Amino acid sequence: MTTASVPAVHAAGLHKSFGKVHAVRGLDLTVQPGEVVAFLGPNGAGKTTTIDMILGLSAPDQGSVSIFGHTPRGAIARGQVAAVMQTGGLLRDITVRETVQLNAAMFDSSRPVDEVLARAGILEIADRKVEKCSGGQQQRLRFAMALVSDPGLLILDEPTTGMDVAGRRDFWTAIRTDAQRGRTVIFATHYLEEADAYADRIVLVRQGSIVADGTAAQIKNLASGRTVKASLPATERGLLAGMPPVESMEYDGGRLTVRTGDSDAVVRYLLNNTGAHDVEVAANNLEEAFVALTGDDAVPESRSITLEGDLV
Ligand SMILES: Nc1ncnc2c1ncn2[C@@H]1O[C@H](COP(=O)(O)OP(=O)(O)OP(=O)(O)O)[C@@H](O)[C@H]1O
Repeated sequence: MTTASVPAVHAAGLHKSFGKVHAVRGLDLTVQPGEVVAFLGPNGAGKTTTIDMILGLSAPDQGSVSIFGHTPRGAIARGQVAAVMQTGGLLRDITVRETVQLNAAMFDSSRPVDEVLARAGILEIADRKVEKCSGGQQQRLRFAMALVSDPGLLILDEPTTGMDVAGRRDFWTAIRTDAQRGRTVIFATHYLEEADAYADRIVLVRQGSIVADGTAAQIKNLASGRTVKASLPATERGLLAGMPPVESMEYDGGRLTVRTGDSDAVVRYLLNNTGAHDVEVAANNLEEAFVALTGDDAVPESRSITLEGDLV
């Protein structure tokens, strides 16, 4: 495995357009060796386009990528980077072990095939034909193929799409166990839960740019936010103009409801500056926040500004 002290990935000023679609807009990303980084974002955010540029599968219109100090192609030729994509790359008529043996033959030096099969959790089905493997088993096989060159950097593009809950959990346990040995992992996902459970760091991408970059806990807090409720005399509604910035505010029947990423500031303002009473603070529903951050609908502009301000 590579132990270089240079960054595993250094991407600077990446831009990529497809006709009128500006898919990636000035993206900068540095990943240190040993980090497990989730690339999280809604459909069309630019995750796959960025990963393709990191892997050298497509050239940026502007900007540059280096992997362990080499060009993407140079790093691939040295066996320093490997990828697990969503589909493709498997021959149906050969066995699991034969698939990995074929892949190993492409490299000057490779890990022992059975060791790699065991690491991916598929040694017991080594003699099974690929066409008889379930979707989850086929993804583990792609994982095993990626491990054969013992790459310092592993890139996974939405590798668990279509897997059931148990399959996803098993797959990520295998990846995480492997990452603990020092491998750098970058994975693209739509799922906040996956990023939360398996990444040291989450890079949130929206419309081709990074809008937040932090630990899972930081992103989760931002995404979750808080709801503050308080009783407030109608005569004091004008005082709400001085409230710190919030995501939304409603007033109905003498009761105020505020959604905010900084509930402390809101409560402090209400208690110090108004006659608010019966104050309650509750965590927002994580799933609701997750949909707002990563769902198909456009994320409200105010939320993305909050994220940029707080984390990037
Ligand atoms: N080869 C292509 N030709 C034209 N447009 C493309 C091409 N590849 C990507 N795009 C467009 O670029 C934008 C970013 O796409 P990309 O696949 O990188 O997003 P993504 O974040 O990986 O999305 P998803 O989560 O849906 O896979 C989208 O608007 C997409 O339609």
